[in-house]
Amino acid sequence: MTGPCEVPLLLTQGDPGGIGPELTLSAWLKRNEVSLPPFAVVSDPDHLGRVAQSQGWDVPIASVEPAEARSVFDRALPVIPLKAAVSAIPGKPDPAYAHSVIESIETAVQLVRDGRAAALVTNPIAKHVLYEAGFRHPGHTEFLAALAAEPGGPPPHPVMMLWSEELAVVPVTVHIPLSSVPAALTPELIVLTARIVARELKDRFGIPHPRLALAGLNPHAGENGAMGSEDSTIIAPAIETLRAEGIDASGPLPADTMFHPRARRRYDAALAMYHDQALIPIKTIAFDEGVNVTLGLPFVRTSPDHGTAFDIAGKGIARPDSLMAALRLAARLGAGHAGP
Ligand SMILES: NC(=O)C1=CN([C@@H]2O[C@H](COP(=O)(O)OP(=O)(O)OC[C@H]3O[C@@H](n4cnc5c(N)ncnc54)[C@H](O)[C@@H]3O)[C@@H](O)[C@H]2O)C=CC1
Ligand SMILES: NCC(=O)COP(=O)(O)O
Repeated sequence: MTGPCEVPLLLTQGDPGGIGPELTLSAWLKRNEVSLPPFAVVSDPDHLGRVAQSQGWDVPIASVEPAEARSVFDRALPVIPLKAAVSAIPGKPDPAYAHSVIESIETAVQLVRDGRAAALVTNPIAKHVLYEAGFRHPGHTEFLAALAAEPGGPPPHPVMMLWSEELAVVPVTVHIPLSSVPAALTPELIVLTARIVARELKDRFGIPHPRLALAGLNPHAGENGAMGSEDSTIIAPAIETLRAEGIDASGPLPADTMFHPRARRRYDAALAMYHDQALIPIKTIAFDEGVNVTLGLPFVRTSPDHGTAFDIAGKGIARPDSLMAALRLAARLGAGHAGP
């Protein structure tokens, strides 16, 4: 009988000029100290070697096939090599490397889908750099959904959840301008999102009866319509539908009073109506431990909660805690995956 995670976790390269390379090296150096699950990274081994050297870190690097990664992990950082060489300069975003960012994600997804890796952990990408190179997805979340589509079929609806031991939050609308949020919010979108969250909290996180708290959109959840109508015309009907389906959904709650410690004990996940309504509380409470998880995919994907941090890349001060939390959560959610 095989145990959990018989195949490695796969880490993507992320933006090679951001903090992803040094976080990867740093996580490997701490693997024993904090008992990290075995992982391999899809990247350019020479680029990682140069970053390690620039930091004065002793990290042996081994180019491997996915099947070799677990046995190599104790003595070297296993790297599944990219086709093209990467010579990005830390702190310097460069669209010339967009193809390597995309190749790393595509390769890692394929390996996970083939059962040759247990789960996907993505290093941060800079969206604007990829857009300059013609990338047409808002971010990983939507790109991964497109990669998860069956041939000729529609992509699954991906749901972004930011998770920590203290708080889990889901933005119902994600990377759109604030001015577009009211038009994008519909009862159907809220219901679809909440169903996926309830199902995955149960199936993947082992919460038998998940409690969802839905935020209002407007101040004081609309103050009976005096401060906006979306709370009563869009969010409240969605909550009624969810309750009729047996989902434990409460709200619309005034967003300003639903994130303090006592309020957080009343739910397992908060559904927020837009990006910052969700991400400000979790990044305030748990910036170093927060993990971004994509729900609704046929495979497990986690990521650190932060971005590429070009301002500190190459300085050796980036904290690997959120990446390490993402590796641990991926192992937990992908446990039992025993390979092909
Ligand atoms: N999952 C992903 O791929 C994500 C990518 N991004 C991308 O990152 C780029 C930069 O975004 P920002 O808003 O500046 O956010 P950011 O998270 O990269 O940086 C915000 C601040 O936090 C600091 N910081 C971030 N991670 C840190 C770490 N591990 N240790 C110590 N300090 C850290 C940075 O130095 C900066 O001062 C954007 O292009 C965005 O698209 C942002 C969030 C997630
Ligand atoms: N603000 C969260 C974020 O940008 C993560 O996006 P994604 O790349 O995971 O879709």
